[in-house]
Amino acid sequence: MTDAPSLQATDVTRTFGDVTALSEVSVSVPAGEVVALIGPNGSGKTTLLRVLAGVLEPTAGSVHYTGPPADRTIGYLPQEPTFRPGFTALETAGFYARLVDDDPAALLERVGLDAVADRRVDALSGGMTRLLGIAQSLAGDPPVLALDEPGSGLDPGMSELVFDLVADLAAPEHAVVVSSHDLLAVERIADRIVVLDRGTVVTSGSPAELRERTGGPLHETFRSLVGDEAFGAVRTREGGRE
Ligand SMILES: Nc1ncnc2c1ncn2[C@@H]1O[C@H](COP(=O)(O)OP(=O)(O)OP(=O)(O)O)[C@@H](O)[C@H]1O
Repeated sequence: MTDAPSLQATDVTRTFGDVTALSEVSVSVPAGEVVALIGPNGSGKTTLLRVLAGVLEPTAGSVHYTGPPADRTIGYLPQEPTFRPGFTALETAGFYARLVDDDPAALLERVGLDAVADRRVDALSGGMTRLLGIAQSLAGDPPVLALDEPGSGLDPGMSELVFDLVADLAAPEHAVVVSSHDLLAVERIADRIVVLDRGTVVTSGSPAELRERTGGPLHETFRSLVGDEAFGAVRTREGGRE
């Protein structure tokens, strides 16, 4: 009997008033894999990540974690991480690290922020703030990670570093679910891709499977599934930008 962590969402529906953000969505996030959520703006990626991370209750359906007990089961990077101003990056990392007996300096080093450890969080760039958010999500080494657009706002080099880190995090025993508009990064690091559109899963599969279905790169699959209009919201090989 394996003790490997995994997260399973079954028939999750989430409404906000008369808006149905998710409709009967089932997603499995097994150990050792990076599952990427892609889809146009408003397709439900953030809502699904929040439900998976346990910060938002589903209206119907369920989320189930199996795996080893942990101080912190799921690490969560919100789409727009914010921190209390007036504290340094190290103090902020320390706040989260203390809750789960982790080392704040090591957390900062992991995301490449050690050089600005003494800088106040309100003086960090947008990209650095996101990296601090990723550091916070890693505190306590949670077996499951739910990361909402970890590369957003980062320069290409830092984005590559972050997606490499995300890929490394999954190996060998972590379950990682990540949303992104960066199809190139997703194609590079995801083991499985789930395409959302208007709150439903329109397809899923490995990058190779999705590529095979349309005989081209991921952005072609995306274009054929969600249409040209939504396609403008994603970054592609052709140089468009989210
Ligand atoms: N708190 C809320 N109250 C009302 N509607 C909401 C709320 N959160 C999300 N929604 C709606 O649910 C739908 C899905 O939104 P969500 O943020 O999950 O999409 P997304 O795929 O993450 O979009 P993006 O790529 O722009 O971040 C949208 O129609 C959005 O307006």
